[in-house]
Amino acid sequence: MIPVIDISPDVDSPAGAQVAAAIGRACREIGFFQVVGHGVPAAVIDSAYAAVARFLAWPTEEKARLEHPHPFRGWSSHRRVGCDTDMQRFQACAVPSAAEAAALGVEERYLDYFQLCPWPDDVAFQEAFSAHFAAVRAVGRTLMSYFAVTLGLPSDYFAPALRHDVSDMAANHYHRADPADPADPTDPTGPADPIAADAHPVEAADLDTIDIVLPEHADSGMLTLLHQRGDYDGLQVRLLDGEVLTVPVRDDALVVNVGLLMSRWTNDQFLATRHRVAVPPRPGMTRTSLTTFCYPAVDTVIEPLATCVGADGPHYGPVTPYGWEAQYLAAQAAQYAANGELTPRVPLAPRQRG
Ligand SMILES: O=C(O)CCC(=O)C(=O)O
Ligand SMILES: [Fe+2]
Repeated sequence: MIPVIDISPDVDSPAGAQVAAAIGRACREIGFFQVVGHGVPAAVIDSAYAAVARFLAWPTEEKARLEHPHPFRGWSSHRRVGCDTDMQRFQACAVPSAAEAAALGVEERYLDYFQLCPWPDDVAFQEAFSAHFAAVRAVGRTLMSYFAVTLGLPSDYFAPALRHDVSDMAANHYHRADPADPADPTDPTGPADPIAADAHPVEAADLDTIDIVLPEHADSGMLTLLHQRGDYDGLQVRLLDGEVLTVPVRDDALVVNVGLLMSRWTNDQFLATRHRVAVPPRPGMTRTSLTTFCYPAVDTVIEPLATCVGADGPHYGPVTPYGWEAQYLAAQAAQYAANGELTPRVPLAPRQRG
């Protein structure tokens, strides 16, 4: 079972200490949990879903104007070979341009991290998306204070690193085509990914993952907070013993998972558990997730915390989000290419950094 934890107590209260202990157990044993009592108003969440639905209904050519060479920015559409389910994604960063980063005092040598985020020409979309993003990032900061406590640190330990966070937010939308429905906007035989289809014939796909639309992966950042809605429970978590758990949809909850940067920071005490999204069980079904990937400031030096290093020493050297992004993207692109898993319309082409 994925635990459900009420985070409404103050982190520095006696009840908060119990919450920190429960979060610590979940991070060390599963790497996934759900939080309730998070304080994000339902109206903020509803407005973000409404804005995303409005945007998804745009003609493909209009959305395609928001494609971006960076895989974590703008709009993209993916379909795995042999799979009748599409995934569309729109993603933006908390610091949306190099100019804004410079204004925050980010050093010149890090500015190429900040690629311009293309936004739909819909002010209400940007407002609703950004309001949800800001509210969930605040929950992320609260969770980091619980993380600090369970790691034996003062609750505000991570606060300086979170002041100019470079978190991302993605809206992910999964839709299974319904060939029997003439009004279905998806053509399952359409040319969404002709290049990848040539490069990775369906026989190359891992049969175990044929019903998976988003392949198994660990997230890159510190922690991910996800709200999910839809016709089916699509998010699946791969435990270390191989067992797969489904994360039930709960409208009052945010799903939380540990990312690889936090796993490094805790010297592998916290598990960056792999997860994936299943194809809807029936044609015509959809699912949407609003997913916030929390990162610290771009120049934060992340190395195993002294409280987490045991007799075997640190498992990792220092890394910044700046250097880490290129490493993560290269590894992910290699995984997807080797397995013929994801068929990105925009090539995954990380910039090389020294
Ligand atoms: O949409 C989901 O439920 C999961 C998305 C996800 O794992 C990701 O975007 O990293
Ligand atoms: Fe993920």
